[in-house]
Amino acid sequence: MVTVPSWCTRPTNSGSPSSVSPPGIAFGGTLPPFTGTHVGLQPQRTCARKCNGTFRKLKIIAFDRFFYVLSRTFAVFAISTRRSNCASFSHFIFSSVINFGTNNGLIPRRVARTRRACVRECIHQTSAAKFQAPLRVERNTIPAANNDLIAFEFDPTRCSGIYERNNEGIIQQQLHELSKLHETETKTNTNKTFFNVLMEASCKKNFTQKMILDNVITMITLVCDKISITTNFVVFILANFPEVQEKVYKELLTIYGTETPISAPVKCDDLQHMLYLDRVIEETMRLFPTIPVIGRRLTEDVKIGDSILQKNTNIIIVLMLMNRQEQYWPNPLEFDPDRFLPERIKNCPLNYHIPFSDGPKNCIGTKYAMISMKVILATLIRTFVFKVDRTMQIRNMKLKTDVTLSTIEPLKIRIKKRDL
Ligand code: HEM
Repeated sequence: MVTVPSWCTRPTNSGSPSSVSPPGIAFGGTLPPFTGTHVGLQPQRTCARKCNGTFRKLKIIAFDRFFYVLSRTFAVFAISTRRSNCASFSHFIFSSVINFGTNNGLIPRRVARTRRACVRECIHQTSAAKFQAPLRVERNTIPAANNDLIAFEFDPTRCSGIYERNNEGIIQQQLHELSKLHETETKTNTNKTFFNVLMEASCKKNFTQKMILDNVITMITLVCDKISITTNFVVFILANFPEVQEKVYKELLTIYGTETPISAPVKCDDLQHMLYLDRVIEETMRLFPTIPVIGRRLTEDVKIGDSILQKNTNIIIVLMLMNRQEQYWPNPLEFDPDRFLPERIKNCPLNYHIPFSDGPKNCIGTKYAMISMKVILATLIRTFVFKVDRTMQIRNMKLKTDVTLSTIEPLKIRIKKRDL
């Protein structure tokens, strides 16, 4: 037995959602030895300083005054629906989304600054109750999607003067720049992009400018990065667990023999034979859910164990914690792709592995994402061998949750070309 390093123990000062351990989660204490395919890692304990502050506030509020449930069976954070709480919560989400876009260079800093100001102003002036829709469990404000965040940011009836003054100009300017891009692209490239299709719809006058903007922002905030984040984690896992990598490679050998990715690139029909690779991706998303938390507002009371979450409560479903619950996943920190074998998974309760979320607001890109990841990974694994870099081992990895999952230190591996 080895003792868990200090950073693994239950944090006392972090305010991020997944740093609070519900009873039953193996924080602290001892873990079995790191042998075989054992993943010696724990949920993160830090997140951006701003978010920390907000969540610490929420935690105190939650413990002291309001309804708060961390269920043993379902990792749900219930936050009071009181306006003050919603405001700080929403603020965290908006800040994260905006920071996320800005840090990636997707949203120019100037625009992000104005949006942040608008968001803050809106939060003070509106109550989160306005975002309700008649769904049993509706999407809240995580992650940003074409409804809540975008409606909130761009619906003038809910916004303040500052919004009207600044954002209209930004919208117009962005659309102008995008339409110039569209003209150049359609001249130089016959393949249509998503944006080209939107612009064509707008030219036919059945798509308003606001709809285009909403779609573009939805795509920017929800699509970018997730495939690469997940693929990165898979590659890192393969480097750390050579036996898993070898098994994936052998599966690919049965499909392609000694053909190279250049002479025999991955075809659509091949994907159905990559069953082990499928399981490796699923298992990676279990331990490292690219979107670690999902937000919802309850539109009716929900009973969890002995507690009742009241209608209108904002909840955060922490996939990161759900995915590491001993009662669902025996030896939760063990990397075992075969948990997803049909005969083993068939007895498990429905919806307890939902990396793409579930219900009416789940991810629309699930199939596309899985296809892309399999094509990318199959090509990489046939071309390279991934090896662990001694300076960045999996047991030392520290995770950071924001809108998406990342690591505090960049993931490092060594790559060697295969002898084909
Ligand atoms: C590994 C890759 C991906 C993961 C793990 C992932 C996961 C998710 C999750 C957890 C949600 C939130 C749903 C909710 O709040 O219940 C979501 C929403 C969404 N995703 Fe993905 N996603 C991935 C890739 C993609 C791709 C490639 C696309 C587009 C082609 C996409 C488009 C969307 C859209 C549009 C939504 C919002 C759906 C709505 O509001 O109705 N995602 N995704």
